[in-house]
Amino acid sequence: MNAVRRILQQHRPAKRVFARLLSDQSTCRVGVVGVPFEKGQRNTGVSRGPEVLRAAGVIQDLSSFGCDVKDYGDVKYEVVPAGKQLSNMREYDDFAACMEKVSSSVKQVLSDGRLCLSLGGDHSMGVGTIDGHYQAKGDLAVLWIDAHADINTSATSPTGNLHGMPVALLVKELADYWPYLPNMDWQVPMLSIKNIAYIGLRSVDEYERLILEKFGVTAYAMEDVERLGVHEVTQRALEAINPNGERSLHVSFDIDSLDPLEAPSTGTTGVSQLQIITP
Ligand SMILES: NC(=[NH2+])NCCC[C@H](N)C(=O)O
Ligand SMILES: [Mn+2]
Repeated sequence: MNAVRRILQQHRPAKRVFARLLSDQSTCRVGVVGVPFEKGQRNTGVSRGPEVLRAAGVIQDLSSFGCDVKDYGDVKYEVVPAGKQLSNMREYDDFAACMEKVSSSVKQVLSDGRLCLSLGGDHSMGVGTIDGHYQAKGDLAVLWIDAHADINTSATSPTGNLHGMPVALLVKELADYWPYLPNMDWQVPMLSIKNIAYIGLRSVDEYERLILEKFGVTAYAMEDVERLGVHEVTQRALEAINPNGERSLHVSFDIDSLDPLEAPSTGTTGVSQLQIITP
């Protein structure tokens, strides 16, 4: 745990940014949900994310910014076997069971009148967090900050890893491209692909690129962030997906969007990625 503390020491600037943002809200009420899930990809240790972030003081930090924080604990699930092998979707049974619980926990937090901070885990958790958010708030705008588009279907995925598929499961425009998914009847794709903006893309698969082009998805790659700056890119992204500010905003942040110098322990590192800059 000392290593985690050391890394956070180095990241005081990031904490200052959060503190400034949150102090603007006089009543900042937050609910924290842990999603210790790792079966959307192949590395072990990923599911320790919530435990490590809690041990590093995420709850205390939010409280010290003046937020009223309630920890809803970690999501637990029981597997109900689908009874058939789903092609090119590894660990499907665990995924379906876990995401149903994530969705209901996120919905609960939001219904309690709190902002929801969900800690992972792997990025397949976006299926649960966005579904729950949608159920509580209706029409959403999604900022997906990630080196990857995570918009493969089981037919296009080069790996069969579910962490590369969450966006394709969530958007209604791709609903017809999936087979019937047992134990996922609770999840109806409701999000419009037009209301998603990507920031930080660096590694997009061939078919993912086709999908992004076909639907004209708002996407800013790392080169755009380098050229325009992160403020301008974020502004443009929000204008595209939430021009009147009336949609509830969901931010899904994948740590592999950060430069490995900032976050070396992700499964999918690359060069030239987002950096934390002292404000
Ligand atoms: N959330 C992530 N790290 N996703 C990486 C996905 C990599 C690749 N596109 C795949 O489908 O497997
Ligand atoms: Mn991702």
